[in-house]
Amino acid sequence: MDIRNLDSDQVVAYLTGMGFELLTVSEAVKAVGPSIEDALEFILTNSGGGGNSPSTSMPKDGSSRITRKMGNKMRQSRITEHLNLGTKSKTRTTSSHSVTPELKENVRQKCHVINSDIASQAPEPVIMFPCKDMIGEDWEEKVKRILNKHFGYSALKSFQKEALEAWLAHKDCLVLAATGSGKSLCFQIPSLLTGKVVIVISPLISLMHDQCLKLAKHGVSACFLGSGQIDKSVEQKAMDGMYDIVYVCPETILRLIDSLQNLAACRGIALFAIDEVHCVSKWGHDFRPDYRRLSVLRETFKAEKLKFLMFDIPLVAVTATATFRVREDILKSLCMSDQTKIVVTSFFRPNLRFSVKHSKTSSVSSYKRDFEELIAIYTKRSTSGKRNYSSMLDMDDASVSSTFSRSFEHEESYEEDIFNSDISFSDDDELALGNSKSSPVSEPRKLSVGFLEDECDHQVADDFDVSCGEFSVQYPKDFSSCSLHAFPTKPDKRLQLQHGPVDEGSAIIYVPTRKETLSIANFLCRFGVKAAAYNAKLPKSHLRKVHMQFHEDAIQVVVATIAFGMGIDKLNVRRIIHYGWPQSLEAYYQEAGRAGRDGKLAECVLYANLFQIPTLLPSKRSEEQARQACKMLSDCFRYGISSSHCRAKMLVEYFGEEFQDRCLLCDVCVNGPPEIQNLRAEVMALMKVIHVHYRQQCFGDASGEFEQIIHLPNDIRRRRYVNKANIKTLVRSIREQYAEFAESDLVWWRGLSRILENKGFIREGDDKMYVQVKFPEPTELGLKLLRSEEDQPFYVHLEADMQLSMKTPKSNSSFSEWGRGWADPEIRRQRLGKKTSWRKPKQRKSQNVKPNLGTVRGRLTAKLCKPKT
Ligand SMILES: Nc1ncnc2c1ncn2[C@@H]1O[C@H](COP(=O)(O)OP(=O)(O)OP(=O)(O)O)[C@@H](O)[C@H]1O
Ligand SMILES: [Mg+2]
Repeated sequence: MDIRNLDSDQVVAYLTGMGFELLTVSEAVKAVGPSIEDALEFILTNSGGGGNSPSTSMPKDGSSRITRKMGNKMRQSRITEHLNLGTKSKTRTTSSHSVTPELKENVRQKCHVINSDIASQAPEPVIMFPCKDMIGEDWEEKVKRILNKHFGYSALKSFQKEALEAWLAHKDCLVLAATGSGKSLCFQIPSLLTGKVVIVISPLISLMHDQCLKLAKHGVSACFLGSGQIDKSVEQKAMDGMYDIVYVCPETILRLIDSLQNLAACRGIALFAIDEVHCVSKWGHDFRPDYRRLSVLRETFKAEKLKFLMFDIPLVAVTATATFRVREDILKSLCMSDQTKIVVTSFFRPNLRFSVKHSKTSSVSSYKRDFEELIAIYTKRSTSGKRNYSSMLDMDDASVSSTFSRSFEHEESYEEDIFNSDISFSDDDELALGNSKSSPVSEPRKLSVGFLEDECDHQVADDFDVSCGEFSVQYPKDFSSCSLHAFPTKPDKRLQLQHGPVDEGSAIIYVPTRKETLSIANFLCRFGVKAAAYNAKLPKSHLRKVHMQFHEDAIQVVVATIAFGMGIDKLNVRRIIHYGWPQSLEAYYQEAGRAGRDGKLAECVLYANLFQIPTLLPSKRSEEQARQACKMLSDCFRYGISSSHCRAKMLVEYFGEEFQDRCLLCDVCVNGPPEIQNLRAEVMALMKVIHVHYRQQCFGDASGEFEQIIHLPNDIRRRRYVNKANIKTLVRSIREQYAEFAESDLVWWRGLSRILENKGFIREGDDKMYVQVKFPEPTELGLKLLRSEEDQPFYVHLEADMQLSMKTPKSNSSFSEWGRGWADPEIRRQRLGKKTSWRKPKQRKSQNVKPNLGTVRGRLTAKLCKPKT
């Protein structure tokens, strides 16, 4: 950076980044203008070199030479604070210390003495962990001041207070709170309160990037480390204690354990935070095996192991999407202490309007129908000079192979690049693209179908590394833009907003595959929407820009895979569209949670093909994990096709919360459930057919009473399933046996079998796990139903797929009727007639083709086709 050519904001950012107080810096810049040198001169002259920041000390030598080195020196002084603190007194002082080169060297030496066998070499207990007594009983007042100064908020939320209290009592803490509720503050405040470093383990680079950017804006220095970090000096600086908050991906932190011990002994580590901690669990979504190895943190940073600690360094683990099973797994896998405080808040987001719509989501014709409204919203202001941004990728559905050849060397503007089809790869992109080291870096890489075709971003840890460098401190110009707009939580108030308009804001469209990010972004761009694709395989330079521009509202819509999911905190995201089935409700709720973080009304729409049972995206899974993944997908499918339960209620209850209320905003709450129907006849027909097939397979005898279920030995079970009757076979039997049901189709019966399974009348007969029952067999309860003689009504709400199937016109009345129809001479004549006309174009076509006279067939054809004279 050329420090001679900066504007006022940049000078303020630069100097606050060096550790000076914002107020002082602002006054200085106001007085002397946008010059670092002059501003520093002003500060030093006016403050007498004493410094006024509680967390930083000022150099007493009063040098006015501005160098980056000097910034480092001033940061280093914090390390000396801790060393002095330890060697002189056990009471924390806030006095400043000047940094001489000798002292700096001394610090470095001390830091490097401490290594893996730190426990044996460490000096006497030197650093006291700040607890309530040291920070003072008035810690809440102090936190309030910090909140106000850095973030512009007036008070902590109650769950944040609870989490901080646990930290002050040196306890581990697990925080389970809704998306957007403010979990990050639980681990950001400790650094600002103590002047020590907080280490945050985070799963996605997009998330680390997002948080670092925000912190920088709020005057907190932060950086992130990972394989994508281009500036290798950042890691050393972070380990030297130069940043308040350090974000690290789990893979990297395991490599840094020794350096972290040094850091804990020098500047001090206030807390280890594990963000999105559900990634620890095999039973959750986004499982990251390296998260499980984070138990090393709890095992290493213990007072009994590191002599210089008086207390264990606490661990705080946070997530918005963990079921009971996942919570237990987290506590166990991370070896969190028995005393761990668990803070749980409601998962309910009162301002999110959920809905589900049927769509094939597979082609441009679906895009046209489904995104019409979105396009209208985002282009309404620019319809006159409608700019065509269609260059994100110049391709249509069929040809995704257009290449990315233009180099970024001649960048004109950010905007051009983001929307431009020609994306080339810079050096740091090679890794993300899996490019071999041997390939020449200078040659622009072509992005081919091979890269894009149906790959998903599941469980690709390092792919998310998008280096964004360091984050210098900047203060927000207007705090009011960050304040939470209070959304009415009272039902009657929410009712008024049922049909309320949703502001323009910005949108994220989540798609299952990388290929779709490109095709949909391209589609939207063609209609003038400022849209961009985001997936782990795109060039890092492109991803960085998308991220920045999205936050600056220069991009209206990001079309992304899960690589742009967890934790992203942009206040005015008004629409989250899932285009295709998500893999789990956890993932769905997590991604939907990006919407409405300012508290205003926001829309979360799931477009999915309700006729088709979703399938798992390819990923490496053990058998056990595959079963779990299938169960999660099944829950997600059931959410989508449900027509009678409040969507928000379904979602929060999925996470184990008891929810008596209804959201009053979702499509089900607004439209109401469909009319209840008595399906006694259909239920009995299906149950009978299931029973007959079950008997047939078990005993080779279809007739017989509805006696007790016999629990067959495994070998018989296995043999039985050689000829197992799946739901398709059963439906064919129903159509053939019951004339009144000849019109119905598979989707409808599949829906009914799901309802019967939910009510416990049938169960899956196969050992495998399916998204919905595939080989149904009766349960004891089912047999009881069959035996019941009274004509009791069986009331049911038809689910969404069943309703759709009834609305869809059938091409032929039923399979059996189609078969029977051939016996009728009139029907036969009509059908054959149709077939003839269907063949006609082919015949016409052949007339234009000249027969090959070199073959017997050709000569014969020519003879036959010869016009008669
Ligand atoms: N005490 C508070 N008062 C007002 N606003 C707050 C407070 N704490 C946090 N916020 C705001 O809430 C928003 C969401 O914060 P944050 O990103 O920490 O959410 P989160 O709980 O981590 O969500 P996610 O689970 O999606 O990651 C932020 O914009 C933040 O500024
Ligand atoms: Mg978060």
